[in-house]
Amino acid sequence: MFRYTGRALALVWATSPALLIGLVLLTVVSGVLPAAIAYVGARIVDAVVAAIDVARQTGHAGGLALYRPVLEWVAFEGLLVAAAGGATRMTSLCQALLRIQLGQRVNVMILEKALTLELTHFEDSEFYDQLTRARREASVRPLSLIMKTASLTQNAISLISYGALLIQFSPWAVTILLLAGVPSFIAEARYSGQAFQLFRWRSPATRMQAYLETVIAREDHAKEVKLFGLGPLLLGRYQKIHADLYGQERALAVRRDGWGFALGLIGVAAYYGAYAWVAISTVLARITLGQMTMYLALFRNGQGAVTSILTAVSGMYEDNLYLSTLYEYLEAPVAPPPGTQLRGPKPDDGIRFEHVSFTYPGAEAPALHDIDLHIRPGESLALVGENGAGKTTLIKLLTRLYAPTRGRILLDGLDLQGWDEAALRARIGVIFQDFARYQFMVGENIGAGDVRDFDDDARWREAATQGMAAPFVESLPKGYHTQLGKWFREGRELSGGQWQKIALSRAFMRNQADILVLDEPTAAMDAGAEAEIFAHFRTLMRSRIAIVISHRFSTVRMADQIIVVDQGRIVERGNHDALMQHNGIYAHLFSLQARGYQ
Ligand SMILES: Nc1ncnc2c1ncn2[C@@H]1O[C@H](COP(=O)(O)OP(=O)(O)OP(=O)(O)O)[C@@H](O)[C@H]1O
Repeated sequence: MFRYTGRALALVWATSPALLIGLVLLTVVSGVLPAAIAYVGARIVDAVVAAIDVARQTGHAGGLALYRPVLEWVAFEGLLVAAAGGATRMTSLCQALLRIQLGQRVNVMILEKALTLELTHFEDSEFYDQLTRARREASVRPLSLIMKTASLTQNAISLISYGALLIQFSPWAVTILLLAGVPSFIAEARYSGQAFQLFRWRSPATRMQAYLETVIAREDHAKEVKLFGLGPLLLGRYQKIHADLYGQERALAVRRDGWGFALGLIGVAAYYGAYAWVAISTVLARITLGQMTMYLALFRNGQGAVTSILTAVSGMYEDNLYLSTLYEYLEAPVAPPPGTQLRGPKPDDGIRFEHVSFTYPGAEAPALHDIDLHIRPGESLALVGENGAGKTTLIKLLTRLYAPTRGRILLDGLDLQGWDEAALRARIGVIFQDFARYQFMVGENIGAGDVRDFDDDARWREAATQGMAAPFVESLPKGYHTQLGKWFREGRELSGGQWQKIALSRAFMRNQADILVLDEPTAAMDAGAEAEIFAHFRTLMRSRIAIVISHRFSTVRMADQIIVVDQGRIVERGNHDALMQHNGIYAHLFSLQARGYQ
């Protein structure tokens, strides 16, 4: 129950010490006030009874002096009640402010962790569940845990002060008060555990539901969902998941509340038993009428406090379970950043693959097999092969998104693993075929290629010119400041080819990079644009390394070195003329495409 309380407390303290101190003080004040109010209530009744006696004896001749003690106590109770009300309000104010700050802080922690993760984490469904669980629930749990700890403390203080007053009546009364709530507490704790298990278990299903929501309700899927009439089918799936989950949730809720009610009756019975006892004691004149009012109030409040304590405790238990998912995620091991070297021993060596093999995590067959390759600065390389041959995988290895399962890749004579992360990233500019389409401004979409110049207007323009995006961008209503995508106000949508030109410009933002990798950069471009891009590309890449993956042989043939990949192996290599002469796969595919154009 207290496992994560310390950490949650540290987190809240780090978020706002002032608010936390405020909460603690308010907790103590709110804890003591109810008993004080009950005590003053008793003094009011006793003062009234005394005043009645005096009035009887003096024939109502006392005047203001007769009422004075009563009025003073009443005013005092009024003040205490006002103070209690103020304390409640201030608590909820502190709580609201902390909730906002803490929610943000935890979300930032979750996102910061996400930035340190590797690509493999994102492709691992179990890890994804963990991330989703942490995101869904954990951001509200630390505060909830603190508030419950506060409520626990406050009610414990109240209970102790009630006990101190009640013990004058009978120690047994205190015992009854404390024990009456225990059965419902045990039930509550048990069901909190089960609710958490259910939450954990249904993670994949809830994730599927969230995904279906995205598919049904987001613009990028809307076109297909409409045209293929997928809507009802997807909605049906969505509802089926709900129906499957609902059965379990209902069963748990029914059991939880059923037992809660049944065991709660024990508390009610104890309260009314004590009520009768106190009443009889008053009739027998063992206690005054004022004391009776106080003891009854103490019992009623005391029972409320016991219930609140038990709720807080089982809630804390539940919060701890949920926080465990947050810390499980935050503490998920990430590989330490591999290298620290800023340059290699042979700056003119370029890129070398030495017997590189790679199998995706969880996959059985290797995606790449015994790849040997050397690309020198100033050279261009084209990768050709059918779908799924392993071309993109080769690029993912080169960019160190994955590490080879066997063999090694060298840049400037230094193993990629030895390179400092930032130094390596700065050397390589890459655009994948599934490049991201950010719902930002056009300029920022280009600027994303180089964070240092993310906002630099002049650099955007330069890159856009090289990527052939400049003419159409400049014709947009707000030029480089036009918002893209439909999520935000005045967002414009671009055509497939225009997006590709943006992506290409993004790659050109890396003007310091001496390796440029383009994975099917021109597939969506018109033929004129493609020819121009490559003419341009060649002059630009004179002393650098250019790697292009393309299914268009008009592009491929311009490369100095062409590699044909088949089922993860290099099966042919050479320049266009050599490969044509060799009359193998390349020559076959080339002639096939050329014939199509005749
Ligand atoms: N993230 C991944 N996890 C597991 N397997 C993958 C992953 N990405 C690709 N694969 C598999 O690895 C193989 C090579 O894929 P790759 O994307 O490298 O092909 P490609 O040659 O680029 O194909 P295309 O021409 O269709 O783009 C395929 O069999 C594919 O199913």
